[in-house]
Amino acid sequence: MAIEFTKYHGLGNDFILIDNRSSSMPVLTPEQAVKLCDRHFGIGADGVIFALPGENGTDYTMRIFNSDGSEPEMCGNGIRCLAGFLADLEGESRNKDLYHIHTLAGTITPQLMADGQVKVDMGLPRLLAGEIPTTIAPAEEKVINQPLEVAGKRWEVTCVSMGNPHCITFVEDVAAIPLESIGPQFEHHPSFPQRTNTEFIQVVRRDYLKMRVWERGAGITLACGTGACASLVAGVLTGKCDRTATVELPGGPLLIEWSEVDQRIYMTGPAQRVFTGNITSS
Ligand SMILES: N[C@@H](CCC[C@H](N)C(=O)O)C(=O)O
Repeated sequence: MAIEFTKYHGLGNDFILIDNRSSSMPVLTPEQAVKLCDRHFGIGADGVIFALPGENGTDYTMRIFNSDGSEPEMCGNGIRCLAGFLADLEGESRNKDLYHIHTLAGTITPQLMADGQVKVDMGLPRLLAGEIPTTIAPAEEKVINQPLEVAGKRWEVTCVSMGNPHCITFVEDVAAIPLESIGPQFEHHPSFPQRTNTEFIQVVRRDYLKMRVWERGAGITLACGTGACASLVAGVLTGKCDRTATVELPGGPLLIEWSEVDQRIYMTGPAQRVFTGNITSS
């Protein structure tokens, strides 16, 4: 049996999108996803995203497997790609710009904008240690500028959940961070029982941050939407940036806003279709 897929990327964070609307179970296993994400022996991607029927009154459900086969709660770049994919699937029958998507992080609402960008209501950031989760502080406390020993060095970290866990550290120069060697040590640090995504942030201006990321389950990626949102929140909590800022990632910029009105995070960025193909064996 052949399974059709479409490859999308959001600022180089790339995904294999599968039309899974006729079943509430993903048509591929995590093991198959790992093979398809392989950049030498597969299609190559940071993850596989499934568009499933909506749950809890939503339009659709998103599920995603990282390239290591683990299942994260949310994916910011991925949900923009999903919105573009759904618009393509619906074609001329599409009658809305805004989708309510059920995810493991709750309902997330991406909106297709007239200029081709996708603006996403990413919901409320979660700040308590127990919600991240991390054992750096007691469960009911926030983790802001707390010391963490990684790779023989003391880092000051701030932790934020956007449904998935993020550990943020501010540095002088993101280019000088040896991401490949220290990224895994953050990801698997015993203080993060569900592992963590890790963002290194350089504050260029109060409204302009530079970011490099080591993603849980995917390693170095060119962009991470939830990571950019979590980093802006960390920047505000530590007094380093404004509530609206551009976050420059290796794959390009995202505009992030932490609304003073409803306290929700809004992320705006692109979603780009790359090609379509068929998986005949996996
Ligand atoms: N790249 C994504 C995040 C994907 C999930 C992450 N690797 C995790 O395990 O939490 C984004 O754009 O948010």
